[in-house]
Amino acid sequence: MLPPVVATVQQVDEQMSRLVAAAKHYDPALSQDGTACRMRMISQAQELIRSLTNPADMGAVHLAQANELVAVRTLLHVKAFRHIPPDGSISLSALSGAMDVQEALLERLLRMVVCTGFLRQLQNADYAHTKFSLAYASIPGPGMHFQLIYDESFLMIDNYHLFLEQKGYKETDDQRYSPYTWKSGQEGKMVWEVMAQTPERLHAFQGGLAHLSHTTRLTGFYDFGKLNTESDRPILVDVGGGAGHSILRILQAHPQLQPNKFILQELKEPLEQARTVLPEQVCLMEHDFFTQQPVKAARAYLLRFVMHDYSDTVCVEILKQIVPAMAPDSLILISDFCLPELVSSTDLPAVTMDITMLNMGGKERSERGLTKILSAAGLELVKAYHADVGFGAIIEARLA
Ligand SMILES: C[S@@+](CC[C@H](N)C(=O)[O-])C[C@H]1O[C@@H](n2cnc3c(N)ncnc32)[C@H](O)[C@@H]1O
Repeated sequence: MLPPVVATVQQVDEQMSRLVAAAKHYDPALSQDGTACRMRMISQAQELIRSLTNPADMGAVHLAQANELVAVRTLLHVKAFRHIPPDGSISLSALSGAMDVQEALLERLLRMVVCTGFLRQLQNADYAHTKFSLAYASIPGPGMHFQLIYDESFLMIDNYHLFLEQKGYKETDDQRYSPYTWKSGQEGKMVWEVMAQTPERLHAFQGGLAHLSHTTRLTGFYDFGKLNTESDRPILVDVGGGAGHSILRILQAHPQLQPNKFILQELKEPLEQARTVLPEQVCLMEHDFFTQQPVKAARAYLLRFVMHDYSDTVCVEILKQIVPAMAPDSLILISDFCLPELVSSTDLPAVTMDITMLNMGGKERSERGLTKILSAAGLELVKAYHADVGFGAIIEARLA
């Protein structure tokens, strides 16, 4: 039976009781930032909001969400949040003057974000930060992450239905023919190539990726210490390892592991940045992961946020380049989001990332999805390790 259009008093009562019960376990100091108990409370509060929302209002709810995005993106572009004092307030005319944006236009954009609770308006009509707008004023920060997803994904996939109508209703197998390259009018090129045509976009994209990588757990739930090797056998090759932050985090969490047994493999440009990040004993190696893996018999090959960039077919190609280099006890470690079979509101960040990747021909996978690509490459999933706090997973695989 369908639930009533608007919640009954009894339902509201029950949901309030569940919310109060969740609040009893709320402790922001619990396990780092209390992610689990916060998520439980948010989820209960959202259930209450949903039950009180009339389906007739849903269109307005969705449009408000979309329009908030437009307003935030525009305000980021004119650096509005950076012109609001961190611990004071500013009048409309002062803010308008500081940015050379027409007052009437600015007021309309600010209204939108005040109504959603992103920004505050005081009794005297001045504007002041909330914790959200203040965070968006900092660089790097979540505002850059939002900007990246908005520019490089949302704007490219907003008419996805038309793309599918033309191309057929199936996942994209080749990023050169993805919604991203289609919308850019540059089908046949790699996504990175298209992005690199506008250096500011590439810069924002890299900044956003760094935010994603930094805020997703890597250590603390997987024992990298067990990968230690005798003699000079390589411990870990970070394939497509970016600027080297993953290796740095592993070395910091496991000081017994020797940096000279770590290898960062990347394309030329990110490698140059890595030298400023990593201890000099770490080996930096230029390597294209579509070619044969040159480091033989490493204890582990790490692929962090690499598999999620590509379709199943391409992932299998990348994995197959590593397989011939592996020793019988070598491991492949895939560090991506790992979606559960049954999703709930707590999986929203990972599922949002999946739609972002869909746009570029990539994919977030479940254990089932990862097992599929691993076995097609001659590998088998040993175990999936999940971060106990926040997001992060490591999927351990070996030769089948
Ligand atoms: C999503 S980023 C992940 C970076 C890093 N592993 C992390 O977690 O921050 C993907 C990385 O793959 C690198 N990459 C792309 N194509 C590559 C290729 N053909 N060979 C090697 N690296 C590549 C990019 O330079 C980029 O740093």
